[in-house]
Amino acid sequence: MPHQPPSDGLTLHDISVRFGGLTALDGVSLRVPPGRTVGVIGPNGAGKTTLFNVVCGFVAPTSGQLTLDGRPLRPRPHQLKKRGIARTLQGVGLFPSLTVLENVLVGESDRDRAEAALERCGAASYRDEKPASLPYAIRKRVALARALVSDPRLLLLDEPAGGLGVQEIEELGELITGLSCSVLLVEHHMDLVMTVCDEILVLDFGKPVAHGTPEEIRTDEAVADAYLGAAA
Ligand SMILES: Nc1ncnc2c1ncn2[C@@H]1O[C@H](COP(=O)(O)OP(=O)(O)OP(=O)(O)O)[C@@H](O)[C@H]1O
Repeated sequence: MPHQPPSDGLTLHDISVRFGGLTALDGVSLRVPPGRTVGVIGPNGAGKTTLFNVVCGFVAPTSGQLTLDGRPLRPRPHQLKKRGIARTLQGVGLFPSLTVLENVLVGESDRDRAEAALERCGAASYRDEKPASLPYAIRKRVALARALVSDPRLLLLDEPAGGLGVQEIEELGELITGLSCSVLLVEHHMDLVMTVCDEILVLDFGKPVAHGTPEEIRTDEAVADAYLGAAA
């Protein structure tokens, strides 16, 4: 947006989170520049959701710093939009009594922008429908439109491929690839991660065990042994 300062994306510097005696994140550093998509993968319990929750302000890091566009980020969950952060939830999280358009208009009063976001996500023709009457894949598109309507600097996608078929995941991948904001993606669906991510961070028991391009991650023996091999 024209009035916003130049953006250099999200930076996590040496973030650790401890819950009592359990270390959920252990020295995680990461940069998500504008227009880039960074995936976070790892086995169950690796710390992916905790990482998201740190960026959203649901969990305070025990140590380390976050910045967004060069400014310290100490997010409060209700101030995310103000800081240019949007997220989608696992599942869809739409309001059942509101129409598709009304769902996108929650927290965004500009109707033209809401319609444009629906258009961009391929869901404009469902604007007057209630979510319950729509296929799951369309509801996911609406949820994405709701996240994109505020034109975020940073979009957090939490398992966006969950419940989608092969074709729908491909279309989702095209949508993600076309985004101009920073995207942080947590996803178990490896094809999507490998297709849309510029970089991937692999966590295991909260520790970064690998960080690189999809090709580097695909050929990393430690990752293959610990995760990809196990998932194959
Ligand atoms: N609020 C909390 N209190 C205590 N322990 C927690 C809390 N949140 C997460 N944990 C623990 O932190 C570790 C990391 O959990 P997290 O949910 O971040 O992993 P994940 O990679 O997202 O797993 P999954 O793929 O199953 O969603 C786990 O051992 C989990 O039990």
